[in-house]
Amino acid sequence: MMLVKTHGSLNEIFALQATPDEWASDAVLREFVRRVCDRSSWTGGSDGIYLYDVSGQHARAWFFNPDGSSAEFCGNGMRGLGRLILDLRGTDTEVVSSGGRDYTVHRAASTPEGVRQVLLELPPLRFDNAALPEPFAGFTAVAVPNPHVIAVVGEYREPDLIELGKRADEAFDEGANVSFLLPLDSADGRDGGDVPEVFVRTFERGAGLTPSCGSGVVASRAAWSRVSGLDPERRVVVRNAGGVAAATIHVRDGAWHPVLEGNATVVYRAEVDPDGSQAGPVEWAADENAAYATLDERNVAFLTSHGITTSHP
Ligand SMILES: N[C@H](CCC[C@H](N)C(=O)O)C(=O)O
Repeated sequence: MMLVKTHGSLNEIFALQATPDEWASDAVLREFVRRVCDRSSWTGGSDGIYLYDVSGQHARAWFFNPDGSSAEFCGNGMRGLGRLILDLRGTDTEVVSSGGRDYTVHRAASTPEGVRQVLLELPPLRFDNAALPEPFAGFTAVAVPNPHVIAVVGEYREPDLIELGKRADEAFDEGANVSFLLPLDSADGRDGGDVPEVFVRTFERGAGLTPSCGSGVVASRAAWSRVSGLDPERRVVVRNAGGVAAATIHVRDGAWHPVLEGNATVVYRAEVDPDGSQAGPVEWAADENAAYATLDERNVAFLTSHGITTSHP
Protein backbone atom coordinates (compact mmCIF):
# COMPACT_ATOMS: atom_id res chain seq x y z
CA MET A 1 0.00 0.00 0.00
CA MET A 2 1.30 3.48 -0.86
CA LEU A 3 1.63 5.69 2.25
CA VAL A 4 1.75 9.38 1.38
CA LYS A 5 2.93 11.87 4.01
CA THR A 6 1.30 15.24 3.42
CA HIS A 7 1.19 18.34 5.57
CA GLY A 8 -0.88 21.42 6.08
CA SER A 9 1.25 24.10 7.78
CA LEU A 10 3.60 21.30 8.94
CA ASN A 11 0.70 19.40 10.56
CA GLU A 12 1.78 16.09 9.06
CA ILE A 13 -1.04 13.73 8.09
CA PHE A 14 -0.72 10.44 6.23
CA ALA A 15 -3.03 9.49 3.38
CA LEU A 16 -3.44 5.80 2.57
CA GLN A 17 -5.75 4.40 -0.08
CA ALA A 18 -7.46 1.66 1.92
CA THR A 19 -10.73 1.03 3.76
CA PRO A 20 -10.96 0.13 7.47
CA ASP A 21 -12.32 -3.35 6.71
CA GLU A 22 -9.01 -4.32 5.09
CA TRP A 23 -7.60 -5.00 8.56
CA ALA A 24 -8.52 -8.14 10.50
CA SER A 25 -10.24 -6.14 13.26
CA ASP A 26 -10.78 -2.63 14.55
CA ALA A 27 -8.13 -3.23 17.20
CA VAL A 28 -5.58 -4.37 14.58
CA LEU A 29 -6.36 -1.31 12.47
CA ARG A 30 -5.84 1.08 15.40
CA GLU A 31 -2.55 -0.64 16.25
CA PHE A 32 -1.49 -0.04 12.64
CA VAL A 33 -2.41 3.63 13.04
CA ARG A 34 -0.41 4.01 16.24
CA ARG A 35 2.58 2.25 14.68
CA VAL A 36 2.79 4.35 11.48
CA CYS A 37 2.06 7.59 13.38
CA ASP A 38 4.73 6.84 16.01
CA ARG A 39 7.43 9.53 15.75
CA SER A 40 10.11 6.91 16.53
CA SER A 41 9.07 4.55 13.71
CA TRP A 42 10.64 4.28 10.21
CA THR A 43 7.93 6.62 8.91
CA GLY A 44 9.02 9.49 11.17
CA GLY A 45 5.44 9.52 12.42
CA SER A 46 2.67 12.06 11.93
CA ASP A 47 -0.24 13.83 13.62
CA GLY A 48 -2.77 11.43 12.14
CA ILE A 49 -3.85 9.43 9.08
CA TYR A 50 -6.67 9.49 6.57
CA LEU A 51 -7.69 6.18 5.00
CA TYR A 52 -9.50 6.84 1.75
CA ASP A 53 -11.39 5.11 -1.05
CA VAL A 54 -11.92 6.56 -4.53
CA SER A 55 -13.92 3.73 -6.09
CA GLY A 56 -17.17 5.74 -6.14
CA GLN A 57 -18.19 9.10 -7.57
CA HIS A 58 -17.45 10.77 -4.23
CA ALA A 59 -14.32 9.79 -2.36
CA ARG A 60 -14.78 8.39 1.14
CA ALA A 61 -12.33 8.95 4.02
CA TRP A 62 -11.79 7.90 7.62
CA PHE A 63 -9.56 9.93 10.00
CA PHE A 64 -7.56 8.60 12.94
CA ASN A 65 -5.50 10.55 15.49
CA PRO A 66 -1.97 9.28 16.21
CA ASP A 67 -3.18 7.69 19.48
CA GLY A 68 -5.50 5.48 17.41
CA SER A 69 -8.69 7.36 18.29
CA SER A 70 -11.13 8.35 15.56
CA ALA A 71 -12.07 11.95 14.83
CA GLU A 72 -14.83 13.38 12.70
CA PHE A 73 -12.57 15.57 10.60
CA CYS A 74 -9.05 16.88 10.04
CA GLY A 75 -8.76 20.17 8.19
CA ASN A 76 -5.08 19.98 7.27
CA GLY A 77 -5.39 16.31 6.39
CA MET A 78 -8.44 16.95 4.22
CA ARG A 79 -6.50 19.57 2.23
CA GLY A 80 -3.66 17.11 1.62
CA LEU A 81 -6.03 14.26 0.78
CA GLY A 82 -8.07 16.56 -1.44
CA ARG A 83 -4.98 17.54 -3.38
CA LEU A 84 -4.10 13.87 -3.97
CA ILE A 85 -7.62 13.14 -5.25
CA LEU A 86 -7.68 16.23 -7.48
CA ASP A 87 -4.33 15.19 -8.96
CA LEU A 88 -5.44 11.56 -9.34
CA ARG A 89 -8.63 12.53 -11.21
CA GLY A 90 -7.27 15.61 -13.00
CA THR A 91 -10.21 17.68 -11.78
CA ASP A 92 -10.51 21.07 -10.09
CA THR A 93 -13.26 20.17 -7.61
CA GLU A 94 -14.09 16.98 -5.73
CA VAL A 95 -16.38 15.94 -2.88
CA VAL A 96 -15.00 13.84 -0.03
CA SER A 97 -17.40 12.14 2.36
CA SER A 98 -16.02 11.65 5.84
CA GLY A 99 -17.54 11.21 9.29
CA GLY A 100 -21.06 11.38 7.85
CA ARG A 101 -20.48 14.76 6.18
CA ASP A 102 -19.42 16.01 2.76
CA TYR A 103 -16.44 18.30 2.18
CA THR A 104 -15.73 20.02 -1.12
CA VAL A 105 -12.11 20.47 -2.14
CA HIS A 106 -11.00 22.90 -4.84
CA ARG A 107 -7.64 23.24 -6.55
CA ALA A 108 -6.30 26.66 -5.52
CA ALA A 109 -3.48 28.88 -6.77
CA SER A 110 0.01 28.06 -5.51
CA THR A 111 1.76 30.51 -3.20
CA PRO A 112 4.52 32.88 -4.43
CA GLU A 113 7.00 30.26 -3.13
CA GLY A 114 5.43 27.67 -5.44
CA VAL A 115 3.64 25.78 -2.64
CA ARG A 116 0.51 23.85 -3.74
CA GLN A 117 -2.75 24.94 -2.13
CA VAL A 118 -6.30 23.69 -1.73
CA LEU A 119 -9.51 25.51 -0.84
CA LEU A 120 -11.79 23.45 1.40
CA GLU A 121 -15.53 24.01 1.97
CA LEU A 122 -16.81 22.55 5.24
CA PRO A 123 -20.38 21.76 6.28
CA PRO A 124 -22.07 24.32 8.57
CA LEU A 125 -20.40 24.71 11.97
CA ARG A 126 -22.27 24.67 15.27
CA PHE A 127 -21.68 26.78 18.37
CA ASP A 128 -22.29 25.03 21.67
CA ASN A 129 -23.87 27.61 23.98
CA ALA A 130 -23.97 25.41 27.04
CA ALA A 131 -21.95 26.56 30.06
CA LEU A 132 -18.46 25.07 29.80
CA PRO A 133 -16.79 23.27 32.70
CA GLU A 134 -13.89 24.90 34.53
CA PRO A 135 -11.22 25.83 33.54
CA PHE A 136 -12.86 26.46 30.15
CA ALA A 137 -15.68 28.70 31.37
CA GLY A 138 -14.52 31.72 29.33
CA PHE A 139 -13.92 29.75 26.13
CA THR A 140 -16.08 29.54 23.00
CA ALA A 141 -17.16 26.03 21.97
CA VAL A 142 -17.48 25.27 18.25
CA ALA A 143 -18.07 21.96 16.40
CA VAL A 144 -16.64 21.96 12.86
CA PRO A 145 -17.72 19.14 13.29
CA ASN A 146 -15.01 17.95 15.65
CA PRO A 147 -15.15 19.68 19.03
CA HIS A 148 -13.05 22.81 19.66
CA VAL A 149 -12.85 25.31 22.50
CA ILE A 150 -11.15 28.62 21.85
CA ALA A 151 -9.98 31.53 23.96
CA VAL A 152 -9.08 34.93 22.47
CA VAL A 153 -5.96 36.06 24.38
CA GLY A 154 -4.06 39.33 24.70
CA GLU A 155 -0.75 37.51 25.07
CA TYR A 156 0.20 34.03 23.82
CA ARG A 157 1.59 31.83 26.60
CA GLU A 158 2.32 28.31 25.36
CA PRO A 159 2.71 26.66 28.80
CA ASP A 160 -0.83 27.79 29.64
CA LEU A 161 -2.17 26.29 26.40
CA ILE A 162 -0.43 22.98 27.07
CA GLU A 163 -1.69 22.85 30.65
CA LEU A 164 -5.27 23.52 29.57
CA GLY A 165 -5.03 21.18 26.59
CA LYS A 166 -4.07 18.32 28.86
CA ARG A 167 -7.20 18.91 30.94
CA ALA A 168 -9.66 18.80 28.04
CA ASP A 169 -10.06 15.01 28.10
CA GLU A 170 -11.22 15.11 31.73
CA ALA A 171 -13.40 18.19 31.25
CA PHE A 172 -15.32 17.04 28.15
CA ASP A 173 -16.91 13.62 27.59
CA GLU A 174 -15.62 13.46 23.98
CA GLY A 175 -12.50 15.49 24.72
CA ALA A 176 -11.85 18.72 22.80
CA ASN A 177 -9.21 20.53 20.79
CA VAL A 178 -8.05 23.60 22.72
CA SER A 179 -6.88 26.77 20.93
CA PHE A 180 -5.60 30.23 21.82
CA LEU A 181 -6.25 33.01 19.29
CA LEU A 182 -4.04 36.11 19.46
CA PRO A 183 -5.19 39.05 17.30
CA LEU A 184 -2.24 40.64 15.44
CA ASP A 185 -1.59 44.15 14.06
CA SER A 186 -4.41 45.60 11.97
CA ALA A 187 -6.35 42.64 13.25
CA ASP A 188 -9.45 44.53 14.15
CA GLY A 189 -10.52 44.28 10.54
CA ARG A 190 -12.83 47.20 11.14
CA ASP A 191 -11.01 49.65 8.90
CA GLY A 192 -12.15 47.66 5.87
CA GLY A 193 -8.63 47.92 4.60
CA ASP A 194 -6.06 45.34 5.63
CA VAL A 195 -6.91 41.69 5.79
CA PRO A 196 -7.02 40.95 9.53
CA GLU A 197 -4.38 38.58 10.82
CA VAL A 198 -4.38 36.37 13.90
CA PHE A 199 -2.09 33.78 15.45
CA VAL A 200 -3.67 30.49 16.50
CA ARG A 201 -2.18 27.47 18.18
CA THR A 202 -4.01 24.30 19.16
CA PHE A 203 -3.42 21.52 21.67
CA GLU A 204 -5.18 18.73 19.82
CA ARG A 205 -7.36 15.95 21.16
CA GLY A 206 -5.51 12.70 20.56
CA ALA A 207 -2.37 14.39 19.27
CA GLY A 208 -1.14 17.12 21.64
CA LEU A 209 0.48 20.41 20.61
CA THR A 210 0.74 20.45 16.78
CA PRO A 211 2.31 22.97 14.35
CA SER A 212 -1.16 23.67 12.98
CA CYS A 213 -4.71 22.40 13.32
CA GLY A 214 -6.84 23.09 10.26
CA SER A 215 -10.14 22.57 12.02
CA GLY A 216 -8.72 24.70 14.81
CA VAL A 217 -8.06 27.48 12.30
CA VAL A 218 -11.69 27.36 11.21
CA ALA A 219 -13.12 27.02 14.71
CA SER A 220 -10.96 29.89 15.99
CA ARG A 221 -11.95 32.08 13.05
CA ALA A 222 -15.62 31.51 13.89
CA ALA A 223 -15.08 32.07 17.61
CA TRP A 224 -13.33 35.36 16.90
CA SER A 225 -16.31 36.70 14.97
CA ARG A 226 -18.58 35.50 17.76
CA VAL A 227 -16.50 37.23 20.42
CA SER A 228 -15.37 40.40 18.61
CA GLY A 229 -18.29 41.02 16.28
CA LEU A 230 -16.01 40.91 13.22
CA ASP A 231 -18.05 40.16 10.09
CA PRO A 232 -17.78 36.38 9.59
CA GLU A 233 -17.55 36.95 5.83
CA ARG A 234 -14.25 38.82 6.28
CA ARG A 235 -11.26 36.85 5.03
CA VAL A 236 -8.78 36.47 7.88
CA VAL A 237 -5.17 35.33 7.58
CA VAL A 238 -4.50 32.77 10.29
CA ARG A 239 -0.88 32.17 11.19
CA ASN A 240 0.17 28.99 12.99
CA ALA A 241 3.60 27.90 14.17
CA GLY A 242 3.96 25.80 11.01
CA GLY A 243 2.46 28.03 8.34
CA VAL A 244 -0.23 30.35 7.08
CA ALA A 245 -3.85 29.76 6.04
CA ALA A 246 -6.91 31.87 5.32
CA ALA A 247 -10.38 31.32 6.73
CA THR A 248 -13.74 32.79 5.84
CA ILE A 249 -17.27 32.00 7.01
CA HIS A 250 -20.13 32.27 4.50
CA VAL A 251 -23.43 32.87 6.26
CA ARG A 252 -26.38 31.37 4.43
CA ASP A 253 -29.87 31.18 5.98
CA GLY A 254 -28.31 31.77 9.37
CA ALA A 255 -25.90 28.86 9.01
CA TRP A 256 -22.16 29.50 9.16
CA HIS A 257 -20.32 27.68 6.33
CA PRO A 258 -16.53 27.74 6.80
CA VAL A 259 -14.00 27.92 3.99
CA LEU A 260 -10.36 27.08 4.67
CA GLU A 261 -7.54 27.78 2.19
CA GLY A 262 -3.97 26.71 2.70
CA ASN A 263 -1.12 24.54 1.58
CA ALA A 264 -1.42 20.88 0.64
CA THR A 265 2.16 19.64 0.48
CA VAL A 266 3.42 16.15 -0.25
CA VAL A 267 6.46 15.27 1.90
CA TYR A 268 7.16 11.71 0.70
CA ARG A 269 5.71 8.46 -0.62
CA ALA A 270 6.63 4.99 0.65
CA GLU A 271 5.20 1.48 0.39
CA VAL A 272 3.89 0.12 3.72
CA ASP A 273 2.63 -3.31 4.76
CA PRO A 274 -0.70 -3.75 6.61
CA ASP A 275 1.22 -4.34 9.85
CA GLY A 276 2.95 -0.96 9.48
CA SER A 277 6.36 -2.23 8.43
CA GLN A 278 8.29 -0.59 5.61
CA ALA A 279 7.80 -2.23 2.22
CA GLY A 280 9.81 0.06 -0.04
CA PRO A 281 12.09 3.10 -0.20
CA VAL A 282 10.99 6.51 1.04
CA GLU A 283 10.64 8.75 -2.02
CA TRP A 284 10.99 12.38 -0.89
CA ALA A 285 9.22 15.20 -2.73
CA ALA A 286 12.34 17.36 -2.66
CA ASP A 287 10.98 20.28 -4.72
CA GLU A 288 7.82 20.59 -2.64
CA ASN A 289 9.75 20.46 0.61
CA ALA A 290 12.20 23.10 -0.62
CA ALA A 291 9.39 25.43 -1.69
CA TYR A 292 7.70 25.00 1.66
CA ALA A 293 10.93 25.68 3.57
CA THR A 294 10.98 29.19 2.07
CA LEU A 295 7.38 29.83 3.13
CA ASP A 296 8.12 28.45 6.59
CA GLU A 297 11.16 30.70 7.05
CA ARG A 298 9.08 33.75 6.15
CA ASN A 299 6.32 32.78 8.55
CA VAL A 300 8.74 32.14 11.43
CA ALA A 301 10.36 35.53 10.79
CA PHE A 302 6.93 37.17 10.90
CA LEU A 303 5.98 35.49 14.18
CA THR A 304 9.33 36.39 15.72
CA SER A 305 8.97 40.01 14.62
CA HIS A 306 5.59 40.06 16.38
CA GLY A 307 7.09 38.78 19.61
CA ILE A 308 5.34 35.42 19.48
CA THR A 309 7.26 32.69 21.33
CA THR A 310 6.10 29.27 20.17
CA SER A 311 7.82 25.95 19.57
CA HIS A 312 8.64 25.02 15.96
CA PRO A 313 7.42 22.94 14.37
N1 LIG B 1 -7.19 16.05 16.77
C1 LIG B 1 -8.42 16.37 16.06
C2 LIG B 1 -8.42 15.74 14.66
C3 LIG B 1 -7.32 16.33 13.80
C4 LIG B 1 -7.54 17.79 13.64
C5 LIG B 1 -6.39 18.58 13.07
N2 LIG B 1 -5.17 17.87 12.79
C6 LIG B 1 -6.85 19.35 11.86
O1 LIG B 1 -6.02 19.68 10.99
O2 LIG B 1 -8.06 19.68 11.83
C7 LIG B 1 -9.63 15.80 16.83
O3 LIG B 1 -9.47 14.81 17.53
O4 LIG B 1 -10.72 16.38 16.67
